[in-house]
Amino acid sequence: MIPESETLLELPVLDVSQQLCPSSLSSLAAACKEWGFFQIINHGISKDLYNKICTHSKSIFSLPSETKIKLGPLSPYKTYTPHFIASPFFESLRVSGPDFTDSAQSSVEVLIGEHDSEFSEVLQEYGSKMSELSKGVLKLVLRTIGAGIETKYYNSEFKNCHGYLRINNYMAPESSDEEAEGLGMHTDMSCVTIVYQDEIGGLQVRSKDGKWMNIVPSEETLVVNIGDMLQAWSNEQLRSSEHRVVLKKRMNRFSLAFFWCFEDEKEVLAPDEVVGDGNKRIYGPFVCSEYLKFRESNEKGRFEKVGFTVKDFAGIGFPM
Ligand SMILES: O=C(O)CCC(=O)C(=O)O
Ligand SMILES: [Fe+2]
Repeated sequence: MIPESETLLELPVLDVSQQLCPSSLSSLAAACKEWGFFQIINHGISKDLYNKICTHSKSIFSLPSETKIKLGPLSPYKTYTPHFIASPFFESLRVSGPDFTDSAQSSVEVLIGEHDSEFSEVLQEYGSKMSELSKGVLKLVLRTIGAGIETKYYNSEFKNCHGYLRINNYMAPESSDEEAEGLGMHTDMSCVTIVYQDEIGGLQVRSKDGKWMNIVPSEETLVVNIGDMLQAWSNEQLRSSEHRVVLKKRMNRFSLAFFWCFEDEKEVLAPDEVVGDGNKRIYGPFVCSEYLKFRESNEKGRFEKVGFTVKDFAGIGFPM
């Protein structure tokens, strides 16, 4: 049984087509520190583009399981996560940048033996737009740490970031009388993640004192959440959000999560200036891919938080 959730959470909504005014910057800073979540509008992604991705993806997810498993965790491609890994209701397809066309095409070819050029084209358009959006959003988030942090560190630390898209398909729970968990509580391993959820809703964020709050879907709005890499790099001045997805009875759900990540070989270490004079350094240096392995080598670690956080991995004085 899923614990009760509060219905509403007032998160700042940033217009990313405008300059950020000081009051928006301070409400953004509070949200990044407190929740690791905020919302954006005027992001330049059209409804038409979502609809196309949605239609093509649904036809892929409707293929038989024996076909989809050709891209599964035991295949050389590993782009498809079947049901019963994250939850009985969840399956997903990964499309990686920077060549989203190539990534989409090779998956589709394995599945249906031919090209679906419209699918790869729309994914390339979505991937390129989301990459640009992620860079802009990341710069805004860095500005919340302090004046000059973005200008000083964006190029030296974040310019080799790369993105991938996870297309998430949630099957409606049929038998349970209550709501069911579609994706258990987790933190993302990214720097930032930008999520589109459909009108069904169900994305929830956990407060520091353990209460679950609904992120109510809104047509023009995308949700941004901060991932583990920024929590460690900022010495916890930014919070990696704990979130999950709750499904309503007999309601299918669809979402797109775009992860903007450090390059695998990147050594993550908060600069002294970011830690700040007199503050304790909370994380030791670690190589990004080592943390990904720590989470991924363990099936549970991929989607379950307990014992597999970045703090368990690299926190100073935390047992590994
Ligand atoms: O489906 C959603 O709304 C969120 C998905 C998510 O958190 C993830 O893919 O990491
Ligand atoms: Fe997530």
